[in-house]
Amino acid sequence: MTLTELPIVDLSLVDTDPVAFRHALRSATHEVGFFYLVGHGIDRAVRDRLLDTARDFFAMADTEKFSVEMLASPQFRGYTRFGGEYTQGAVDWREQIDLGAEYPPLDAGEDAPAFLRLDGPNLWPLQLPEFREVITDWQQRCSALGMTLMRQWALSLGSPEDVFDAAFADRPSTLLKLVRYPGREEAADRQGVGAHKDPGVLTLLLVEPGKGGLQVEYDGTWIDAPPVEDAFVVNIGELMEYATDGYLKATMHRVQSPPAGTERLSVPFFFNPALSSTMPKIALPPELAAHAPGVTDDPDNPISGTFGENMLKARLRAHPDVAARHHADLLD
Ligand SMILES: O=C(O)CCC(=O)C(=O)O
Ligand SMILES: [Fe+2]
Repeated sequence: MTLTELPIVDLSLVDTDPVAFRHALRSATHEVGFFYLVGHGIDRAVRDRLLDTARDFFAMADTEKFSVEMLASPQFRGYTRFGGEYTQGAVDWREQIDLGAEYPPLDAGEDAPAFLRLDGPNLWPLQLPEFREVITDWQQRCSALGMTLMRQWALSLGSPEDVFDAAFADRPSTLLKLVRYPGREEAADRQGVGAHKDPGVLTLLLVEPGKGGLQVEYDGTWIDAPPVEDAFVVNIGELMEYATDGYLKATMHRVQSPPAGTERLSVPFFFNPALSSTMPKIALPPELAAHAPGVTDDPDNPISGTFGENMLKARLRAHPDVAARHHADLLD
């Protein structure tokens, strides 16, 4: 099959034609692993407030951004300056702030798994009085949307609607990034963020209107995935592939830097279960199981069913300076 653009899935169909909706959702994530989600009910004013907040953050002086720098956070929260982040060993050309769910650390004693170190506080830029409220509001909206999609996937795969609920019920590990990709000369290396699969379950990506650069791998080629008005770009991560024995696909994607003199903002929201939860393995009906190839076996990147293990591994790789400062004991 050739594909020139990502499929579009309309969430408003859930109420009017749920069978058609679930079919569209399942086939988009079985075939491609990526789709545009429209009909999600989050209006433009809310979206624009978030993008304005992102612009305000990146417009702050470097010294102000450095006051919330991730290097100060063992939990990998906060601001990463250009050149601080790596994908597949190569440097990404973007600046960003990571804001996660905030829970008090669990006191699990001496045998606590290392991934519990990811629990803890964000670094909030206090210079922007509305920042925290705007971000928290977006996190809540995206979490609700994420849970709706998880239940629809469950049904579409022949499972009870609540099969994923327990993993997300207590301390779900949501993570939101505000990201800015600066423009670069055509001749320069174009890695905004290098090719990767998302390590978790589900990603809801908002891209600044009109800004291209996202590319999604399909059948060995890169497909451009420019933003569609009023749509999220949605993709599944490695844990959803794991849960479905490969029936749903975690797909490689990357962002190419925008042209010189421009910039591109995006806000990926990663919807993930509790750190210590294990994603349930779905018992697929035979007609679907026949098309489940098994989980992609990459010896450099083994998938664990426990979310926290995947997440910690991904964080240590992406942020070697934070890893070296706070987690040297975990590095080999
Ligand atoms: O900025 C984007 O459009 C995508 C970013 C992305 O894939 C990621 O942060 O995992
Ligand atoms: Fe990604």
